[in-house]
Amino acid sequence: MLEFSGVSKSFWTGERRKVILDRASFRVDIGYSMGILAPNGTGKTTLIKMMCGLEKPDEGTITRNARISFPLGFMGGILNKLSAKENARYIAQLYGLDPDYVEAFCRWVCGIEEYFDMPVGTYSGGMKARFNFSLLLALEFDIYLIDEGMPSSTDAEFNRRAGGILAERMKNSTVVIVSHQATTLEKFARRAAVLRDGKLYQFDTLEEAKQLYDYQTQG
Ligand SMILES: Nc1ncnc2c1ncn2[C@@H]1O[C@H](COP(=O)(O)OP(=O)(O)OP(=O)(O)O)[C@@H](O)[C@H]1O
Repeated sequence: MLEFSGVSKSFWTGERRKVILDRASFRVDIGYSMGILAPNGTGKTTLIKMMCGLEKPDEGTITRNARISFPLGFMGGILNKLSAKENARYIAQLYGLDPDYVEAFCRWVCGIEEYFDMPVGTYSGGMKARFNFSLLLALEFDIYLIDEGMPSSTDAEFNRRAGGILAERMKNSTVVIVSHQATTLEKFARRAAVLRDGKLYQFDTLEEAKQLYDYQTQG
């Protein structure tokens, strides 16, 4: 379970306070994947970062009774001067996993061939995204965080392979995905929420969330 209680977050821009969350309370239950809809620039990435602890709230509490992933696409833990192999083995150790398994899994999933043994700094954006996604899949989490704005791969073969593994994982785990469009959420989540005026409005169906979202963005 992941729970926000009375959480506020804002940024000072030098001219005004940009409010992301205003005493927001909500829960993500294990087994109930959730899609969060919000227009661009309103705080989707900040919200995802708060869920995994990369960003701190100004006030309120965030309770994490589950293994929560780093956001898909977050490259913060990956060192550019090390190869994918070295990064994978190092991160496996941090998570208490078998480095041989994590290395072999990532090597197979990301399919970047000899680049797997070269420094990550030499990779294209798409190759980095593939390595990041493979690492996320190699580690076991209860809740996977996906930010649609993060770099992604356009490689069809990789997307099919990684997407298949993610779909398998999702049978026993939970996904929280943030997006500015409902169609992105459809294949991941049935429950949905809308981030609006610093509050998160939760709905049992994506259809209901869409109605509020369309009203907010078009009306
Ligand atoms: N450290 C910061 N200092 C000041 N403002 C910030 C900071 N981080 C984010 N912001 C601002 O907060 C707002 C929300 O940012 P965030 O990246 O969370 O939005 P988003 O919904 O993910 O955006 P996009 O859809 O464009 O990726 C933006 O206006 C952004 O400029």
